[in-house]
Amino acid sequence: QVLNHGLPLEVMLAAMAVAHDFFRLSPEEKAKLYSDDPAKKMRLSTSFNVRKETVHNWRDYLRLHCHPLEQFVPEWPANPPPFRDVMSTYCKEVRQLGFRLYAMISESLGLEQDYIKKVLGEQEQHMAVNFYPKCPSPELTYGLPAHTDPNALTILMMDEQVAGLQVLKEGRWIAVNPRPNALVINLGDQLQALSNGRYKSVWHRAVVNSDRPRMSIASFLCPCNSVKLGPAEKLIGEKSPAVYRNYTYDEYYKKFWSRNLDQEHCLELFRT
Ligand SMILES: O=C(O)CCC(=O)C(=O)O
Ligand SMILES: [Fe+2]
Repeated sequence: QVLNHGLPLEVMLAAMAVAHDFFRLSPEEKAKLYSDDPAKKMRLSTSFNVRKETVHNWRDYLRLHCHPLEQFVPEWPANPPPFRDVMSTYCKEVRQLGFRLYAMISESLGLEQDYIKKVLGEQEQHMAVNFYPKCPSPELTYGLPAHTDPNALTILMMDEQVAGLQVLKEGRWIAVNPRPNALVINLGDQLQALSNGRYKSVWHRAVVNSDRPRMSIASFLCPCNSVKLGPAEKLIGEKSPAVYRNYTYDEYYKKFWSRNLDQEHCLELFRT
């Protein structure tokens, strides 16, 4: 959870407000956007991957592609009317924050400051606006079961009022208590691979509760589909052999969506 991240507070509050307005639309209006096809670039869906899973999760989510904005915004929901403008502004800010973090993470690994940004190529950016309604039996399900994010870096804005995110630390699930104006930064599978395992892609999950609905807005920075991924050359040596093989994000992403969320770490399938 980070503070002083440089994202303007009014941009964050506006995004959260318009997300709430979106999920308050009538079921008929929302049904027009429903799809369970992961290949669709704009869709409202439910659970995680309803085509694959046998146990469903207590979540509705709006998934959007966000880069380049000019290409995707015209497909975004036209209602509520401020949705496109507000979310576009939020996406641009998040992208810049992501690039600032890449520079710091690169440096921390002893790599050139622009290494990560360059090596991931012209990056896609996706967004999941997650809405977890009140759940009558929260002990029977999750909002999202344990998973690691398949992309490079995730910037998560949480509901300030309602907790629900948990992260796995030393074998125990720790609840994240949302701090006002903070953002959660999750390193994804691609940074674990790029750092040859020095950074870990964190296991996390969302629980639901019977008192109050919860919202979270996850922004995913994703490598360009065609670039070569895997450990940075500079981090491979005699004493630290490559832990993962090279692959493309296209290959990785297909594998990720072909499985259930809470199986073994998808990256395990890409070990050398
Ligand atoms: O709702 C949350 O706090 C977690 C969301 C999440 O992990 C995701 O969308 O990948
Ligand atoms: Fe996640």
